[in-house]
Amino acid sequence: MAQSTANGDGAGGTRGAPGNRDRRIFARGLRVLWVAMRAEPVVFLVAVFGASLHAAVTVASAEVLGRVTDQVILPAFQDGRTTAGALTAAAAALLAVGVLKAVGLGLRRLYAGLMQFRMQARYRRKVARKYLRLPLAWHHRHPAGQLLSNANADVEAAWQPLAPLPMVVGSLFMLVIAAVAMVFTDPVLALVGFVVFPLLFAVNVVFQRKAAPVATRAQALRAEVSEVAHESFDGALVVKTLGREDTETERFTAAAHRLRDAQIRVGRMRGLFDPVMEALPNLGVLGVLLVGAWRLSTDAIAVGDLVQMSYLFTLLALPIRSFGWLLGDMPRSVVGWDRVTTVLGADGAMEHGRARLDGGGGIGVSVRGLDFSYEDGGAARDLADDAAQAAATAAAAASPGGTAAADGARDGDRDGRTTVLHGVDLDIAPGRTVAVVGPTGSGKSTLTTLLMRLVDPDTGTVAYDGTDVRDLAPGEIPAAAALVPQSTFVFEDTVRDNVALDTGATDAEVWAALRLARADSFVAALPDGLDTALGERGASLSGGQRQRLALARAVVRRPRLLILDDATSAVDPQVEAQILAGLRETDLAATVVVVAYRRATIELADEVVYMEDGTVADRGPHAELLLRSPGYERLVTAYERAAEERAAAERAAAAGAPDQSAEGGPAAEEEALR
Ligand SMILES: Nc1ncnc2c1ncn2[C@@H]1O[C@H](COP(=O)(O)OP(=O)(O)OP(=O)(O)O)[C@@H](O)[C@H]1O
Repeated sequence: MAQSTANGDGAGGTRGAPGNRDRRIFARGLRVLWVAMRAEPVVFLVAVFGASLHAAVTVASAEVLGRVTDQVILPAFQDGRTTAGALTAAAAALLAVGVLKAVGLGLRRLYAGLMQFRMQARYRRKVARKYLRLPLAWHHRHPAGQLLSNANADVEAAWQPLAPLPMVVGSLFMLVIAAVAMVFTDPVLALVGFVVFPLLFAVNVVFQRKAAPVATRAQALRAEVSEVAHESFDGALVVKTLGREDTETERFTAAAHRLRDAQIRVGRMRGLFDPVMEALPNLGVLGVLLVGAWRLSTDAIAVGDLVQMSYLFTLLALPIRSFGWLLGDMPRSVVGWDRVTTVLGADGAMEHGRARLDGGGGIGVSVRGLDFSYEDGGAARDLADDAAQAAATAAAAASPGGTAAADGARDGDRDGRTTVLHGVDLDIAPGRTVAVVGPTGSGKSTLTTLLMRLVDPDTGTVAYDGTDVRDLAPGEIPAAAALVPQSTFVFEDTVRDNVALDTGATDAEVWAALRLARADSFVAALPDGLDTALGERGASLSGGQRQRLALARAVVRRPRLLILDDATSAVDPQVEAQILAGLRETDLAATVVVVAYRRATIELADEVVYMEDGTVADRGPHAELLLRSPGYERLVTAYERAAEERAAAERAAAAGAPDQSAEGGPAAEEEALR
């Protein structure tokens, strides 16, 4: 179920007094910013130059306005005289100030954005590259939602402070020159500034401290809402079939209400804070005017000085707020950065050797003393699998002994891990076709991932042609072996690219693979043949068509070892048998390991490996196992009965009789067995 990613929940677990904690976060936030400054020094310096130019010209604009008041406007009012030269000079000065301010602002905004988005892109690439390098065992421990949030929300949060950073640097510069300008203009009026600006700053800090946790919570809740929505849409089939529409709607409503309340709290705080921040500089201006009027009456300052000072007050309010933006972004940035660096620093990448696989034809596989355990509380399962799991669980609960079978391979907890394969030994001669058969949860899929070296065993070895797979050079296994998993994935691309991927296979080779996978006729019937674009996850195809496409994708690589993990379950039994028979007849001569559930498929194999509770309970030709292994006999007979019942139900449905399968009879029984 959806879990709140709580993106950047405040201090991210930092303990201690609030003051210390804030200082620590600030120091760590600065270190994160330093990483970006080192990575993009030129872009950062241009942004800071723009910000400083804007800052200097802003202060200068107040000076220019003061002088224009004294030298052009006042004489015009007092004596009614003004010269064209003075007016032109005033206009030119104001124009120059305006243009320079615009240039500074443009440079600052452009380059701050450039820095922020470049850093985001760089770290998204790094994280995505790392994901692809990390082994499946690591992915088992990290749910997809978390990976998405690391690559997206966390990267964005980490670099969020880069947006206000140049402005903050420019504002610091502006404050210093403004303070100097004020003191030089009139030290007494400057005192008003020294009261008002620190006050503005303090209000800002107080607001950020109070608002940051509320805003962070709203951010986490936003992630929660999208996760709940994503889960409901993705699991639409489960939601509808189990009649969970109302429950899901309630779950979504509750999350949406939590988000609404958090947003309202943020809004309320802003509602209080914004007027205060608006009012303070204006009160400052009022103070300046009051004190200034007195200073004017004593001839201590000129009218221009007063105009300059009050203008400075209104100008400085916004830059001071930029400190608040930076401080407000820092806690989230630190948390985002921690999460991103945790991914980047994750180890567990598989070690490889240098050995190569020579020769052609099928690979001989030998497995010795294989033990494998999963970490408890591993990754959230794929929703498609969950759908099957939910149906199977419901059916298993209804069938005596079903639950026991489902938990077959599990071996109580051991150091937070559950052993699912124990001492598996297996020899598969080159070019042989072996069917792996066993009750649900007996470890068949796990075995296939070990055969492909998607994970490494706790103990024991898997060897290809006598070479331990851990000694093989990187890329050797994908070049020699192909796995077609239970749930197929279709890219949002053309049929050709979905099959060929990056193999550079010619159209003729793609067609040959499609023929072997019995996918050629449906592809030929598609509007644009190989060029037909397939929708997201191949939504425009049926389950069986998707599976055949995935099979063609494996076959086009001409693997020497082909592993099919229930890869043709959605394909018609006759077609499945044709595919397997075809695979045996081609010049591929591949070794084929097929996790099978149908008797017709099992019978096509040279040999059957029967698994129970994570071990190889028996192995041999199908006919022999039927005679000597009661568990095997029961399972295969049950498969057969379920298949027959389903065929009968289909025939009845075709003849217009009521659909029994709707009651969950044969279909549910088959699910229970699987
Ligand atoms: N990623 C995982 N994390 C934790 N446990 C897992 C994981 N994948 C599988 N398991 C557990 O390992 C055991 C063996 O699962 P596996 O999928 O290998 O069985 P199977 O024989 O292929 O089952 P099925 O026929 O239902 O596909 C099961 O108890 C399962 O719950």
